[in-house]
Amino acid sequence: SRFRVKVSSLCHRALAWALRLVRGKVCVRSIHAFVFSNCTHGKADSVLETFDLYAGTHPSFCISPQTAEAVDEVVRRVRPSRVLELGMHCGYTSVRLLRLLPPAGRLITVEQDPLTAELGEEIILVSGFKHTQFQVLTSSSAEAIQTLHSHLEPDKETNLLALETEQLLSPSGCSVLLIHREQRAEEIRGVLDHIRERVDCFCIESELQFMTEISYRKENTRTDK
Ligand SMILES: C[S@@+](CC[C@H](N)C(=O)[O-])C[C@H]1O[C@@H](n2cnc3c(N)ncnc32)[C@H](O)[C@@H]1O
Repeated sequence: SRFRVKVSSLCHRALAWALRLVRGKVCVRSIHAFVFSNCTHGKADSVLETFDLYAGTHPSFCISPQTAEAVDEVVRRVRPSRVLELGMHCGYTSVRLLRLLPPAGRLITVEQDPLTAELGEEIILVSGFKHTQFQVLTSSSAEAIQTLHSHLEPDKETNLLALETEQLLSPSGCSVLLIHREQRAEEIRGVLDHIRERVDCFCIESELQFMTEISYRKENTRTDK
């Protein structure tokens, strides 16, 4: 009977794993609880390591190590002082970004699910960042973009194009990272097809499996690559 219990628990775990994989859904509460209780408070690197530890046993969670490294590489190269993140989830990428910003840098991160926004914000604070360095907006990206700048028509556009319409993409140049999951590949392809037609101002700098780096420049300074 001990054998039966073991087999049934194994089946249970296999089922939970398969479900997570199929649904791509991650329980925000359990990530938050794990990170909160296992990291060293005040240390961003420890928070990231704890996230990575969790990701090791929860394959559908969070961006891959390759994508994480690619994000770091872009931030180190572009050296932004202001970053807008659309879709914060538990704050993993927010913490990655914040630790690379200059002291006066600022992150605005948007999350539409109120519980996720609350828990993600707590993780950013636990990492040692202050509200002077970041702001969490609990709303949809479309609504957030409207509040970041005046009047955006409620719309059918992608967030990227809405950012352009709202003149939130700096005409002298800025970088956009599209980080996505497999399930959204179709949607991303549509956005990229559009981007490819806009050679006057958009340029795809690099494409990884789950991340695309796009640069934007409106002024007549773009030299074709
Ligand atoms: C794949 S996760 C983002 C991962 C996160 N950037 C990270 O690296 O840890 C997507 C998140 O975006 C949020 N989200 C999805 N659609 C949104 C929208 N239209 N506006 C704001 N947040 C959205 C979801 O609630 C979810 O928490």
